Amino acid sequence: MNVVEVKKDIYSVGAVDWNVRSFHGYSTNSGATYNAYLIMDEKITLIDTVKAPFAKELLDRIREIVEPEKIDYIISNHVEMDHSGALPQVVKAAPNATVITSDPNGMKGLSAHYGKEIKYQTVKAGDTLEIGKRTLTFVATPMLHWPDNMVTYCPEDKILFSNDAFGQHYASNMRFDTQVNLDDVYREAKKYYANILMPYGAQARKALEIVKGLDMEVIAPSHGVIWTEHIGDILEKYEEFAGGGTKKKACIVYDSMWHSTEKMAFAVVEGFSKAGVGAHLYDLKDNHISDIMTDLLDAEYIAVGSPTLNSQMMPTVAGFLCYMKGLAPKKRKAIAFGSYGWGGQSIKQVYEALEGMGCQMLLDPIRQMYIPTDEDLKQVEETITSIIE
Ligand SMILES: Cc1cc2nc3c(=O)[nH]c(=O)nc-3n(C[C@H](O)[C@H](O)[C@H](O)COP(=O)(O)O)c2cc1C
Repeated sequence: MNVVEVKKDIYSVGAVDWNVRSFHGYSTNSGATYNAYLIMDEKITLIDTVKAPFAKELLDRIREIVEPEKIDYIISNHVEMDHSGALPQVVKAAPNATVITSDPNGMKGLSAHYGKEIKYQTVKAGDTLEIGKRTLTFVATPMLHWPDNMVTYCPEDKILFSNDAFGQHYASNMRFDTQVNLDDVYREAKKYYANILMPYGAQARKALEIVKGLDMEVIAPSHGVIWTEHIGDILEKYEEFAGGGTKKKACIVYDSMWHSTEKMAFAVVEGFSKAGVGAHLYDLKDNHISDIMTDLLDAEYIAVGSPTLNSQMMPTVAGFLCYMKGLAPKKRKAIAFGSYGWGGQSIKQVYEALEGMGCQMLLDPIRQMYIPTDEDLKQVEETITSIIE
């Protein structure tokens, strides 16, 4: 990533992680960036750092502008290591710097990660920091997505350093929304929301109200591209994501050892098709759970199928349901199905897992002993079509 001037005397100095394909288990097929911003004012201020392995890159980029030892403040908007991992190395290179973090959770988090010896200063919502021509204001965004989260606003430049909010795991040598394929970026922004922020819709809606009240020419997130000309569009998308509304579409998710449950999954898709409802089929052997959740973010229906394996559902299905439960999508209409040999416990387990996360179960579990005949499959198809309103 080149050093790029975002606004006069404000530079993007972060790093591109082109090859990362798993970000704590979330599949990052488009890579990622860890954005950090340097403000050259009377008090030189760095906003966030990068993942630890990119510390040298960050410091080298800072050196293109100023010697790191001249940095006065390092603002840590979020404790998580993709933004703070380089902190120990940056603090070493900038021994006079004070690390600004939220009170109390930023302080708790940073000191647990990096010790208490660093020079910290805590801030609360609404606190300001004079750095010369600019006065930075801190806006608390707790649980978006950790308790410590905050964002930093600079009214003089009308720039919001939004940390994880409005970010996307999207590697690019271009820094601005005007320079990239926006469809790709919006897809990654949706994936980011679905997999990181979905459980915190209420907090996201509250934060959006505050953010919308700010006069903004630039939103500079800590991942992906910087929003300039499409601020209205990304805010609108976030309203949609956080609103929790669904579209008439279905996600059919399954695993299968010998294809019987798979045949049922295809019949479920046909049932939705005949009812005029779009459906996507996801074999858990071939699809990543983080991609499925992106589709499920705004899907009205979910159907989950598993054969019985040693009295259990398939581990892949259990993994998906565990992940889905954590992300807590609200009020999906759900169906459980699967093939079995003798006990058939898996289908009830899937049903109970979906019901347990608040799904509206549309049907009793659809159970198939061993291999479904054409007649059985037709029956599944017709049953699905008949229950779609
Ligand atoms: C290793 C193994 C263990 C199984 N354990 C059970 C079981 O505990 N209870 C049961 O009802 N069926 C059990 N079955 C039977 C399968 O559930 C049955 O073959 C089913 O039709 C497989 O569906 P699939 O083709 O979608 O994989 C087992 C099958 C295998 C291969």
